[in-house]
Amino acid sequence: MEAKMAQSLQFSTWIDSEKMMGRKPAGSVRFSQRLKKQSKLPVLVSARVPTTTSSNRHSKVDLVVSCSYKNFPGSTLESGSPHASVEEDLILKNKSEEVEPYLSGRCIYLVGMMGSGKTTVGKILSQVLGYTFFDCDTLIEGEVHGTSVAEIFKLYGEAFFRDKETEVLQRLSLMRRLVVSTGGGAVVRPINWSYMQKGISVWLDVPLEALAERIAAVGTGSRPLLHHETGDAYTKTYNRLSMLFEERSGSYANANARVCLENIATKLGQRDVSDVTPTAIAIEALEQISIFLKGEDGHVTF
Ligand SMILES: Nc1ncnc2c1ncn2[C@@H]1O[C@H](COP(=O)(O)OP(=O)(O)OP(=O)(O)O)[C@@H](O)[C@H]1O
Ligand SMILES: O=C(O)C1=C[C@@H](O)[C@@H](O)[C@H](O)C1
Repeated sequence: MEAKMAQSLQFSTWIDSEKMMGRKPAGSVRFSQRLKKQSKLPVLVSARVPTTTSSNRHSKVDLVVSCSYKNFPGSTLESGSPHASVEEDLILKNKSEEVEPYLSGRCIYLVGMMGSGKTTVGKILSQVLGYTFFDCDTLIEGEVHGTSVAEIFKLYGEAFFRDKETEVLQRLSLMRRLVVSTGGGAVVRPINWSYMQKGISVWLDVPLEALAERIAAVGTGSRPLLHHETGDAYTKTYNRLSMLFEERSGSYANANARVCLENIATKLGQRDVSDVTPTAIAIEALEQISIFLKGEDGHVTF
């Protein structure tokens, strides 16, 4: 009887793109025209090699290889989000190297409605900028002995949660080189802006339909402000989000930079904002930050 074992390998290497282009084996890696111009491509190769111990030494061995850019954030994407292309990863890396020196260590505060991707995009930005990522909701949960946001609302009420949120933002404002995912409602208290103004604030502006789809897909369990509507998951989420957005849109617009998903989709020729990858959003965030920095200090050139 055959005994099967699987051996996992992982190593980083350089691929010679010219040699790769020449061959067309089944399952070959395809490169875009832009990448074909680069002679060497840094990649992380992960392979799972099932090894078969049998008397037949020539039996077929399956090899599954996946490649992603070394130190690039593709592997940190949350499930459910569309994945970035290698080309997008390269653009992100170049853009971050261009913008990072002009940030002078200032923190980036991501603001936006719940589900707008502050955590997903924030992790990508922090990784590519070499910044530390913090999620305000998670910090508040830690302050209240690991109690979830939903439980904090239930046990102590929203005002208690909002006070904790302000305390957390005040503490973060004393630090440098952070990307902060703020809570969806952090923008309503003017005092919170006084802390966020120490850094650069970026509004992730996502159409309500896309937000409702994302949230309905994972459920509203962790989002207490969405608990009280009736109807199917999408409709009740959409209705409540619409009310909250009406109250808050003016506050989100206070941010230094706005990242509009509809604009990105138009730029990229995508019909549906759901096809815009978190990496493309991170690139646009850096672009909008650079526009803000240029406006702030007229002579900055990139
Ligand atoms: N660009 C995207 N396309 C599709 N889905 C996405 C995208 N960005 C994030 N998501 C998904 O949407 C959901 C919410 O994302 P995320 O947690 O990053 O948002 P958030 O703004 O931090 O939310 P909250 O403020 O409620 O914590 C997650 O399930 C995530 O995988
Ligand atoms: O939009 C909001 O008011 C909230 C968003 C979440 O991030 C949490 O901060 C909390 O559920 C409240």
